[in-house]
Amino acid sequence: MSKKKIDKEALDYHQFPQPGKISVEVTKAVETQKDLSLAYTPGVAVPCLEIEKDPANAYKYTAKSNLVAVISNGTAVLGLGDIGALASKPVMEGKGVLFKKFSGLDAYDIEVDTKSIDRFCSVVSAIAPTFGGINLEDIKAPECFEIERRLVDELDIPVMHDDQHGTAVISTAAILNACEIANKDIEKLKIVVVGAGAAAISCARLYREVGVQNILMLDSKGLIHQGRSDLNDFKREFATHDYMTHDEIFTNADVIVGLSRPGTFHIEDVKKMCNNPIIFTLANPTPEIFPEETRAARPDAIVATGRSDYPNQVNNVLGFPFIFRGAMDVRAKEINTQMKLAASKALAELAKKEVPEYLHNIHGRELQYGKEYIIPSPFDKRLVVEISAAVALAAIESGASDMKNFDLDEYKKELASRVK
Ligand SMILES: NC(=O)C1=CN([C@@H]2O[C@H](COP(=O)(O)OP(=O)(O)OC[C@H]3O[C@@H](n4cnc5c(N)ncnc54)[C@H](OP(=O)(O)O)[C@@H]3O)[C@@H](O)[C@H]2O)C=CC1
Ligand SMILES: CC(=O)C(=O)O
Ligand SMILES: [Mg+2]
Repeated sequence: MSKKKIDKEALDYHQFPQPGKISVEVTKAVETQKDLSLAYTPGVAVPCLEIEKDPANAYKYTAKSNLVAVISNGTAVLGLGDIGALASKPVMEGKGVLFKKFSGLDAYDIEVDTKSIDRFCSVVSAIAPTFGGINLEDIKAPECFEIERRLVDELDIPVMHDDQHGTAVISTAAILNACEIANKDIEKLKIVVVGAGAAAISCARLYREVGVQNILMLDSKGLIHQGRSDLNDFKREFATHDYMTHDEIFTNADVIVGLSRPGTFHIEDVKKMCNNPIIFTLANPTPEIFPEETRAARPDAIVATGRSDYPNQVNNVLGFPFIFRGAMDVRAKEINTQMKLAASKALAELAKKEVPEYLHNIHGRELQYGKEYIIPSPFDKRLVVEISAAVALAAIESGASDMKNFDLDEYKKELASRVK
């Protein structure tokens, strides 16, 4: 289909039959005068006073426990850059759709029109009582690191910047499986991360957690190395001791992870990689290099993108709905590294299980663990069961949640019943 036709289809999808992609539903009967007197005044005053007495009652009498805020200031929207808060709204509504569809969580999208860290944090912390969790989205680096740190410190509900940690969780799972398929040892990998922003820095941190030792990171000025005087503290964490030429960086690399924008590395770079390379071009909507070109140059490669229209969709949709579901269900106070690693491992393991029939049909091809299927499909109904349960358990074991009498098997049954 031509680009013009796809663009028109995308606009029509968003405009008709009503503008946007998400709406609010009423969950109680409001048909009679009696119903109204319970839903609204005078009945509504009773739960208000119960919550005033004990704030935990908000989880019992309001929608808080199942409600996530998807919040952006529009400064790094997909790979489109700083397009502003309002223009980010279709993406934020989209994240809300994915929360609801894949994990049953309700979501409000909130676009905050400010680039000031102080102002952004004060808006988010002021509205936080409404929500059981806060998913920060598409906020550029380095501001995103300070924003997330402050909000995590201040709030007692899970706060996670999806582009950082959702992406880290899912790309770590994809790397673990790609290495297994390509018979590569994680500890001996040479990984080139192209990009040094929100997603790249947090992904590289989680790769280290699973044993990766050799990471070279590039930003718009080239290799991050100690000889540079323009590095912030986050980039400095990944600075190599010595300068390397462009050729040296890519020669014999096992893995390239693109988290930047289109055209930041090239087919010539891919050609220099070692045998059976792993090439993830994750920029959205346009990848650094399209898979057709990558595969033509390197038929031995395992290739992934962030998009829904190619095999191996390495996209944080495989992470955030399920991470928040698990964290919120056990009232975790934070989303820590143990929870992220548990999510990554559960995601990686799920790809190895036999694939249900409905997924072959949705994708129009046979899905089987291997080069063309390194990570589960977003439509896999087992994701919510496996990942959310792993996250909830890790929250309890790591002390992020103090929930007592947690029954993992019962919880898994409940999760399965939530997503039809
Ligand atoms: N597939 C997925 O699930 C996800 C994909 N992404 C994609 O990752 C990309 C980055 O997102 P995010 O981290 O949030 O954005 P940021 O704005 O925080 O980071 C963008 C990074 O790209 C770097 N960059 C720009 N040009 C080049 C270049 N020529 N060579 C190397 N690096 C370059 C920037 O360098 P500098 O620091 O010098 O400005 C910056 O470090 C986007 O395309 C986004 O769509 C993000 C999250 C999830
Ligand atoms: C997928 C996503 O969150 C991004 O590209 O920003
Ligand atoms: Mg994003």
